Amino acid sequence: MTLPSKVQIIDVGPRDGLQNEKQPVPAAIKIELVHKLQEAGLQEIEVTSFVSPKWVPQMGDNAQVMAGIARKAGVRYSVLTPNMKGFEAALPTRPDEIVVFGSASEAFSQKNINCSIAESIERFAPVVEAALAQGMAVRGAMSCTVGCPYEGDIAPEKVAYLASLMKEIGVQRVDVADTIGVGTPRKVQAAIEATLGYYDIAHISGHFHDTYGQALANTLAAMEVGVSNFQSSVAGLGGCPYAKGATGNVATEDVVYMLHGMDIETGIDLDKLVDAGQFISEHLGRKNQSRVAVALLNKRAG
Ligand SMILES: CC(C)(COP(=O)([O-])OP(=O)([O-])OC[C@H]1O[C@@H](n2cnc3c(N)ncnc32)[C@H](O)[C@@H]1OP(=O)([O-])[O-])[C@@H](O)C(=O)NCCC(=O)NCCSC(=O)C[C@@](C)(O)CC(=O)[O-]
Repeated sequence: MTLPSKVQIIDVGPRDGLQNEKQPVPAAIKIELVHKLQEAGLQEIEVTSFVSPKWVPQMGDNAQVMAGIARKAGVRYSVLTPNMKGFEAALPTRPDEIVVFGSASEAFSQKNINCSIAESIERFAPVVEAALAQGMAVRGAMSCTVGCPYEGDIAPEKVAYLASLMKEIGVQRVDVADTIGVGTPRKVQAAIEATLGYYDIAHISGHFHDTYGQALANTLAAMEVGVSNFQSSVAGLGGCPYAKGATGNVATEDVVYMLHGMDIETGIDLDKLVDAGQFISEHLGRKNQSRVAVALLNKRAG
């Protein structure tokens, strides 16, 4: 088993993490969180989404948040854009990368973005074309690649089908997402292997929610098949508004601790990352969901 010597992490906390919060989170707090993440060494941050504020009110301050960030050289700032309306709103905010987000499950596609998989691809195609013409990078999030809250188990063939559609419209890299955290290592590997029919391993990332406590095991399993790019959420923030009961992404702190313990480089300063997670947890008045952060904070407190 050869594991990667270096792993790239995209922190999706400001977007995937905060989109589900019931209480309004001020733009200034979101901006401060992004600043703390970049200070901790994150080179990729998913900042916000340009979706309908009627569907996801928490992301209604998208342009304000993007405008408030003091950008750090070398950091890639990404935003979600489900359609041309979202892309046009995002364009003046100069994201480095846009993310179109589809689903391997028909039912989840309907609930999340109000259209079928085929219709979603029709909506994404002009977004991808416009983004590439602007010199932006394009990522495709593939939800429910292992299980769906409405359809149950998802077969790898459905993942392969979605990956083929993403490839056809020019999406450069894709996320294999376990949206509701039901995946176990072999199932996650099967979803990645299905994607490999269309994308090179360097262009596939793992996005694991930790609902069933499997996300670190799934991260390791994904590394075993060659994945070296992961999405995680500082302090384990989050969940998806259209995947009831799903908890947050695996905590970035937990992933970084595991990787550093295996001598795998991330470029991230774990202490600063813990401070970022504690900052947002305290703001939300919530216990930090990262086991590693809690352990390190207890150790600090002596
Ligand atoms: C996709 C839509 C917009 C379709 O929504 P729709 O209602 O089908 O769209 P529509 O084109 O019929 O337009 C309806 C209204 O929405 C407006 N509208 C239309 N588009 C936009 C836009 N981009 N920005 C702002 N407003 C928009 C549009 O202008 C119109 O306004 P009205 O005339 O009623 O005042 C809607 O379903 C939506 O916003 N859904 C939210 C999806 C979402 O954000 N989900 C969470 C993120 S995905 C996720 O978390 C999973 C992921 C990525 O993390 C990976 C994983 O773990 O699986």
